[in-house]
Amino acid sequence: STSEAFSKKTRPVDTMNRIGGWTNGSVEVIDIKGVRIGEGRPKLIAPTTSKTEADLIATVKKFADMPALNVIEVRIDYLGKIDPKDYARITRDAYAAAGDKVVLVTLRNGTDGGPFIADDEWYGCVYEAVLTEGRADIVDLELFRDRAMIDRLVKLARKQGVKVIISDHEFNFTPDEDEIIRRLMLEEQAGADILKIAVMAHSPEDALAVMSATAKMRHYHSARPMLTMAMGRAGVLTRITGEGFGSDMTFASVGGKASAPGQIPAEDCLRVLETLHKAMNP
Ligand SMILES: O=C1C[C@@](O)(C(=O)O)C[C@@H](O)[C@@H]1O
Repeated sequence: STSEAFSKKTRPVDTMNRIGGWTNGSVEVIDIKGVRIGEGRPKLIAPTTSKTEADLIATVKKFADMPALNVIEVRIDYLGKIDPKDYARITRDAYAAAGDKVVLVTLRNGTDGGPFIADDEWYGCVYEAVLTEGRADIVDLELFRDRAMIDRLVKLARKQGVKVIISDHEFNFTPDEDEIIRRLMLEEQAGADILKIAVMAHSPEDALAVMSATAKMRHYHSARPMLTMAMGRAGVLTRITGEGFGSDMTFASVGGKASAPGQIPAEDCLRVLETLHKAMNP
């Protein structure tokens, strides 16, 4: 193993170099409406899967009344391909319906789990409309998009006081640990306030790769809050172990309506998160 005196380079992972006790590396906590992302137990996000405007608003109202939830992800892509200005208007109504919950607005591409392909130009127009005429506390922007467009949206979000998740998804497989770390670091370089990756796990080793990459990010590479998970049956464990490994938020389902495979029902998920939180903070 190496010693603490080992210069300031990225160090090999060993127990000698770890910060004492169970403490992870420091996190720059993000406080939105009193929800402190990066502190305490992972915060629970419930995604909408509504295909109509009326159902979306009713769903957001229902989520707003659920004490288990901290964040509502308004998945505007499920509404189908509509005018960017209509998305913006709907996010305003959804925001008003969300009460004191934090609102995350996401347009997910067809390659990454969304219902249709959104090309870069149109994607840029949608988020520009949402950020100027709509309403959100956080937006989710995809990493592997036209860089100039993403830069523009990150700057616009900053100007509007909206936080940015930069995300990446692999729906077929889990990249190896180094590649997961590389992508999370690219997200930080692109200006993300919160770093996110969701990958499909097919084995316990896949889930371990996600958790290990997350822990190494927190120990050695980044102080930004993170949102990492593996999808599917083999990935379920990654959705509850965030407090130990460094994932600060987690997606859970409500009423059996999941936006990705492996999401745990919100109340069940909260019970596990609170049990782990108590045991880790005696
Ligand atoms: O990208 C993500 C993560 C997710 O795919 C999951 O695995 O929980 C769920 C989506 O709603 C969200 O936008």
